[in-house]
Amino acid sequence: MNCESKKYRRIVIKIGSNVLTREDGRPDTTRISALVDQVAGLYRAGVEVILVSSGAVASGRSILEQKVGRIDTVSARQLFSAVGQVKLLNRYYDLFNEYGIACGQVLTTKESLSTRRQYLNQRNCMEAMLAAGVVPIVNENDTISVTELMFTDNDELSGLVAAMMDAEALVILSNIDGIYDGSPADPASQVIRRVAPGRDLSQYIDTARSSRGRGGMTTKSRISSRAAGEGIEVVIANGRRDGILTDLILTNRDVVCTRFEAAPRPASGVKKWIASSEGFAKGALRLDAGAAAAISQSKAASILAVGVTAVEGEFERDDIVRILSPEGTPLGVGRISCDSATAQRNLGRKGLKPLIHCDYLYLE
Ligand SMILES: Nc1ncnc2c1ncn2[C@@H]1O[C@H](COP(=O)(O)OP(=O)(O)O)[C@@H](O)[C@H]1O
Ligand SMILES: N[C@@H](CCC(=O)OP(=O)(O)O)C(=O)O
Repeated sequence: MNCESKKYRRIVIKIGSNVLTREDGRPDTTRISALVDQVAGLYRAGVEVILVSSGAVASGRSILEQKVGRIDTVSARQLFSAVGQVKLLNRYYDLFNEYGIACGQVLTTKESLSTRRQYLNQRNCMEAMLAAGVVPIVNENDTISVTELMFTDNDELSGLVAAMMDAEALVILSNIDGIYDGSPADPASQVIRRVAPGRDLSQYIDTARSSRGRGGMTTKSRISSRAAGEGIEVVIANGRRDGILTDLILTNRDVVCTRFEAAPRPASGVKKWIASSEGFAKGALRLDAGAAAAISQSKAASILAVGVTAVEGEFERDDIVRILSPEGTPLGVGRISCDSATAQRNLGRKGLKPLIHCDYLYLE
């Protein structure tokens, strides 16, 4: 990240459960402490840092596992996170306090980012914290986020936070040096050092997940590509390496990591939100060939009723809908200007205001 020794104004650092937890499941207090030392160094160097920290469930499990009897998986996650998050944040609080730095907890859910107003509320909260010199420590609210309401994992959350907060860089710390071009267990595999915008790494990733985390390398790679496409430089690095954050961000040391180069043109704030709201799409518009070609060729093209052949699902005005090609391939998402009944009524008609204005259209 810092081969050019450039200084970042604002970065998001995501710390995975595997970094914060020892092999036996207990919190790795030495590692947490070392990471806080480095974040304090960045803070003093004038870099605004937002932490996205996993580890609540693992922390709670280490306290309670022996004490609770048989319990279902969802309840266990809720229980462990409720207890573990307190312990985790207490630890962060004490460690930052040694440097005279205040930190604060931001617990969120996927749904809390689903409407523009809630999204702006979240952003405003973190802007206020940063303006007051407080380090936000974000985690999913695992006590109430269950099943389909959950983020894939905190990698997904960190990508959304980085886009929402206009961060210049996102550092994802895991227990591995980066994405390997083969099985990480194979000595012949090497870390992929640079990833150009749009390059697909899925062929290299072993979809098996780790024992403590949720999404694994698949989500990291997908989220990193997306964030890089939004103009955010992304680095996947090993959080267990001593001095990793200092090396990546403050010094010139060439540390092993996978770096996703940022695409040159950052998307607008509204488009970032629309892109991040994909999971909330309430329905879909299927385009004819002419409309599909128009939006792929021009960034200023809106979606007009005359170019839509079908309206799928039920939605309200301002909901997010998916855009489909004539064959049903997803092309992107957008904010719809009317409800589904009106869209249905107007199908194929000319001279109406766009169903989705180009400013509210995000193409993949
Ligand atoms: N090609 C690959 N390169 C690196 N790691 C991989 C690859 N394929 C699968 N993995 C696995 O992904 C794991 C990291 O993801 P995850 O367990 O979710 O980490 P975290 O808890 O830090 O979020 C690694 O420990 C590794 O076993
Ligand atoms: N919110 C959960 C973390 C879930 C998660 O995404 O974990 P990880 O894949 O290790 O980043 C927790 O705090 O335990």
